[in-house]
Amino acid sequence: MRAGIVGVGFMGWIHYLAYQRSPNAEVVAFCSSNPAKRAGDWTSIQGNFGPPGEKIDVSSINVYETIEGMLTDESIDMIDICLPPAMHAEAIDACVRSGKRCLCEKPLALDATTATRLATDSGSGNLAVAHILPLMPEFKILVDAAEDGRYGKPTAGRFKRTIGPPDWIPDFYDAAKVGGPLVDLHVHDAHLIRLLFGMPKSATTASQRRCGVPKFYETVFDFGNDETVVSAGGGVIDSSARGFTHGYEVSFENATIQFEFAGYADGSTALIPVTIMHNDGRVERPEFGDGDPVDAFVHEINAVAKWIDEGVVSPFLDPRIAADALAICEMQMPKRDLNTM
Ligand SMILES: NC(=O)C1=CN([C@@H]2O[C@H](COP(=O)(O)OP(=O)(O)OC[C@H]3O[C@@H](n4cnc5c(N)ncnc54)[C@H](OP(=O)(O)O)[C@@H]3O)[C@@H](O)[C@H]2O)C=CC1
Ligand SMILES: O=C1CO[C@H](CO)[C@@H](O)[C@@H]1O
Repeated sequence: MRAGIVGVGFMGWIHYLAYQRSPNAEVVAFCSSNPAKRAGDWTSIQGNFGPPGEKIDVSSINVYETIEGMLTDESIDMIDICLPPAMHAEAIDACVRSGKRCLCEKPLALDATTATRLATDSGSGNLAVAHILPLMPEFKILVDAAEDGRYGKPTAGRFKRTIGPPDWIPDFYDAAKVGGPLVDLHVHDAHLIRLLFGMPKSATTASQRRCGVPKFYETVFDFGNDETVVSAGGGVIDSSARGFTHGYEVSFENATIQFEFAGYADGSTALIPVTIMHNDGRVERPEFGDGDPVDAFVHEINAVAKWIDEGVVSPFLDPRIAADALAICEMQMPKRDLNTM
């Protein structure tokens, strides 16, 4: 698969590294509004995982200043949109109009209505959304187990995803630009919950807000039956000592799986490795390699290459599921203010 990257920022760089490592894909073009990046100097890129940006060899890559040039570039099979969320819809629409298939970073859009429109207007098999959790080994085990039934049906889940102040993301709490922690951060768990348990009927959420959007929240979902018990919490805490935490405890009929990772500002980490507690009392801890975060993106790019070759989008890349994830975020309107900031 020959890809063209739009937007050389943190995710553009991580995707670029994944293409380098994938046997099934290559970057043949990119567009950047930044002249230094167009000349191959990607050292200004900042992110919160993976290696720092480097100087890259652009001599065999078609380089553009805007997406327009890429839309008519016959050497590109698929355009990989790594722009900020508020720019996703326009870029996808441009790809669709030009008949170019595209992959879009999460969240598909800033609201579920726009996301649903994009999923519909793009037609079958032309748009995929890069939701990474189902490709991360620590989360993939849940998706695989739900699919093959190895532990029975998933019945309950508790999900957690919290960051320190995201000062590196401009306009983070602006609903028209990034959408705040629900749309930017919780959307990962919302997508996973949708894949594992289906679509909740409603949600009950307590939240603190900032700029009118939930900043820190706890939610219980209602799936319309007494068997499925799912909750999720997270958002932003005020301590910059926290880098990032995510984790879960998910029960299936015959086993419960637990995982939690935390990274702190001083570079230290804490981990509860994936632990399978079988109902018969056995404890199992599968090995998942060295935990290089770029590996999951290599799996993602391989799945995208398979889609381009075979024309079928996997459920975890499906834009309709990505739109449902945004609808799940929107269900979580606060019922009462704990602290209006
Ligand atoms: N899957 C995951 O784990 C993660 C996903 N994401 C998602 O990836 C997407 C991109 O985020 P991220 O890479 O962190 O963002 P960055 O700000 O690092 O990169 C976005 C890039 O878009 C380009 N751009 C073009 N126009 C603008 C504009 N007006 N304002 C800002 N940037 C512009 C810039 O590239 P250039 O200079 O080349 O023009 C910029 O570097 C988001 O949707 C985010 O939610 C983010 C982090 C992790
Ligand atoms: O997973 C992630 C880590 O946190 C970032 C800031 O909220 C998100 O943008 C990103 O998707």
